[in-house]
Amino acid sequence: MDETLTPGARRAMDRAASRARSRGAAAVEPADLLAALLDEPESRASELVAEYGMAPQDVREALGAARLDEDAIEAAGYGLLDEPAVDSPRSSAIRAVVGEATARARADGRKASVGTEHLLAGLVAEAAFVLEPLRDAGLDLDGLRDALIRDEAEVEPLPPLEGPPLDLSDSTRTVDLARVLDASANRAREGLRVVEDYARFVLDDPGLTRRLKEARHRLADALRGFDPDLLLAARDTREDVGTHIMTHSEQVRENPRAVLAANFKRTGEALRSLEEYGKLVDVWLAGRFEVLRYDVYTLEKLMMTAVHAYRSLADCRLMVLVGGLPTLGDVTWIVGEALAGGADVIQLREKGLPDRELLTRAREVRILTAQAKARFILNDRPDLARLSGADGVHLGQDDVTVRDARRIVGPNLVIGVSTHERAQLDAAIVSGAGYLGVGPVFPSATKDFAEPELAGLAYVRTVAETTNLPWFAIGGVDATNVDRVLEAGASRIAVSAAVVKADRPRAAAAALRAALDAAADGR
Ligand SMILES: Cc1ncc(COP(=O)(O)OP(=O)(O)O)c(N)n1
Ligand SMILES: Cc1ncsc1CCOP(=O)(O)O
Ligand SMILES: [Mg+2]
Repeated sequence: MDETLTPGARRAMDRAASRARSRGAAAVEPADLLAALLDEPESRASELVAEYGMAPQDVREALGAARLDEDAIEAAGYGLLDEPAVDSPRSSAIRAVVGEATARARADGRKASVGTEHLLAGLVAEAAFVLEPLRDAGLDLDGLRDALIRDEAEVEPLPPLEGPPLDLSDSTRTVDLARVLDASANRAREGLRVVEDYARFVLDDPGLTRRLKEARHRLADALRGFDPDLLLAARDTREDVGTHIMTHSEQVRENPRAVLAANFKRTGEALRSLEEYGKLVDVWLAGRFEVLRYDVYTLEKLMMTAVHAYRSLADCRLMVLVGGLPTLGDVTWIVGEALAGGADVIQLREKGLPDRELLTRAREVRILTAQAKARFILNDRPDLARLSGADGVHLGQDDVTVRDARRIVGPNLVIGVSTHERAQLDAAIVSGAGYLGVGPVFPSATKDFAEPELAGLAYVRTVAETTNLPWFAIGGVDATNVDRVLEAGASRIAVSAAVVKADRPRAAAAALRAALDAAADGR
């Protein structure tokens, strides 16, 4: 890593790495950094958070993060200061946070090093979800955001560029450069707007829309590094030879997805152009377009995953989990009943079967679901999901990661991820999950949870406000409580006992299906 950290920021990064290691995580995550930043009450980040309504000790309580027990961590073999965090693996989210912090430090004085306030600004800009729990506990998050990340309209223009590169009176070559930059800036702005419209109006997804809007604002911020008057003066659209050249592929778009793909491509290309030609103006400024380009690639992946997931699960509402049954015949019967009652996804969840037997059952369920035009998800096992021709695989927080599962299942299978809290939700979305398990909502007869592990209806409401990726409320859902789950914002449920252990599974599935359909009709 090449960012220059102030001593306070370095200590925070080190503590974040220690926190990540002590909880057994493979990489440092934004939540580690937030807790680490606020471990030191005299840091600028802590002062800022205090200014906006929260004392550091209240923050720790709200985050559920104890003060870092440095002795315990060292005793466990994770030296705090002898293993600097800069060498620790960082998640893509934390890299984005540090990238943003670096850009902000530079914006403050270009050569200034990254301080704790910049890291906090990076978190607010790139991983605001980790601060959300603090809002309920009294933090004026919007005020803090405004203070750290000034709004597009309020951002002061960067100081005028030194030297002559964009002085139009200087030479025709600089006019040409300004024309390139102006055209690329417009392309990037327009491309981002088109993809934002897709997230907003086609996917109806608040989380993706917010991320794209933030990217658009960061683009506007970076473009202030060029003098807008110079770019405008250089614009000569009528004489632009390129405006008359239109290829067939530019004129034809097969469907909205093709519009999306083309505009992501266009945005990436325009950012590359800004970056390359920007180097002739200011290397640091060029770096900001590079960071943005990587962000856009990530967003493209998230959007395309979401589009794929919507397509494969859009109409699915009732997932029934089957498993733990004595014979293949029992599985065949219960799956048939669930499908006849209106289940449109069957998840095979077997915990103790030998692999060969599990694969046989998975193949049987694949055939039955295909006949009923329903989806088939296999729990826990990407390898057998692929071999059985399943539509997807479901992974919990302790199962293999989405990234590793994707290596096994290839590009087409949907990967679902269990989430029990907001941080897991955000991480699952960023990891490329195609759908989400949301729960446990109520105590379950199928899987044991201690009372504090229940995510409850409050979490269902949070998810409903956050994402439009397909998600299934799960855990103890049955005919007696399904209406409360639907009122909390769910439109899909995953159940086991309510169907599998019912006296009349088909009727039980049909009753749940009717409740889901009625709620969908009423929306
Ligand atoms: C739709 C759905 N949501 C959550 C789960 C639970 O997955 P996991 O946490 O991995 O637990 P097990 O099911 O493996 O015991 C699920 N299976 N499906
Ligand atoms: C696997 C799992 N994960 C969270 S709750 C649950 C069990 C769902 O079954 P039931 O509907 O019987 O509670
Ligand atoms: Mg699992």
